[in-house]
Amino acid sequence: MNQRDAQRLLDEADLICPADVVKSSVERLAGEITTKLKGEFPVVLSVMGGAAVFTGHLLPLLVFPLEFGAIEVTRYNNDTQGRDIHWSLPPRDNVRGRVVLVVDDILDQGITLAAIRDKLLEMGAKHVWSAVFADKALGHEKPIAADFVGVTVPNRYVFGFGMDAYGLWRNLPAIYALKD
Ligand SMILES: O=P(O)(O)OC[C@H]1O[C@H](OP(=O)(O)OP(=O)(O)O)[C@H](O)[C@@H]1O
Ligand code: HPA
Repeated sequence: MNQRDAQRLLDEADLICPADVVKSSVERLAGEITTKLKGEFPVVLSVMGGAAVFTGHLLPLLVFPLEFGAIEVTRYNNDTQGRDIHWSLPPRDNVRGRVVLVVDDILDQGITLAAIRDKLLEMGAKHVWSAVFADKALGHEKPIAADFVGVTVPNRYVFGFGMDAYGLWRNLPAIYALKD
């Protein structure tokens, strides 16, 4: 996609969650996570690359001992339709016997987060918690529910605050939905 089309994508999109709501939601989430996990010395795993922006804002607000790491798993591959799970950076052995907090940008169908949870439990994690910035309202049950949710977004393809549209616009401070 060229620069002009990229700009049009944003110009035609609908604002779903403004930057000030994004910011206050991250702060609220940090408080909730701190209350639950401050005594657990968790391993915090950020799911690259969508969770990079959310994690960067969240982590400095979690002022308790934790071990940080990243995993990389993709299902959408810069498309708007999810396919098979591909692990490019699986979890490391340091999750064995530990409380783990998985941080991701969006819970859509829930397939990615459920696969991550299953893998971590298989690898011996003691307990797996999950924090997602956006939970998409699909109107039906998902294979997993996140423990900590920033905002609920409508059942549309959303982007910004780490989430991409065709690989673009992860850098936006607010969340938008692609034109239907
Ligand atoms: O609930 P699901 O329907 O499984 O979708 C959610 C996943 O999709 C996105 O990842 P993506 O595969 O787009 O990779 P990315 O993090 O590089 O954007 C997002 O970051 C979640 O990990
Ligand atoms: O709506 C979405 N936007 C961006 N990335 C995504 N990954 C799953 N669903 C989405």
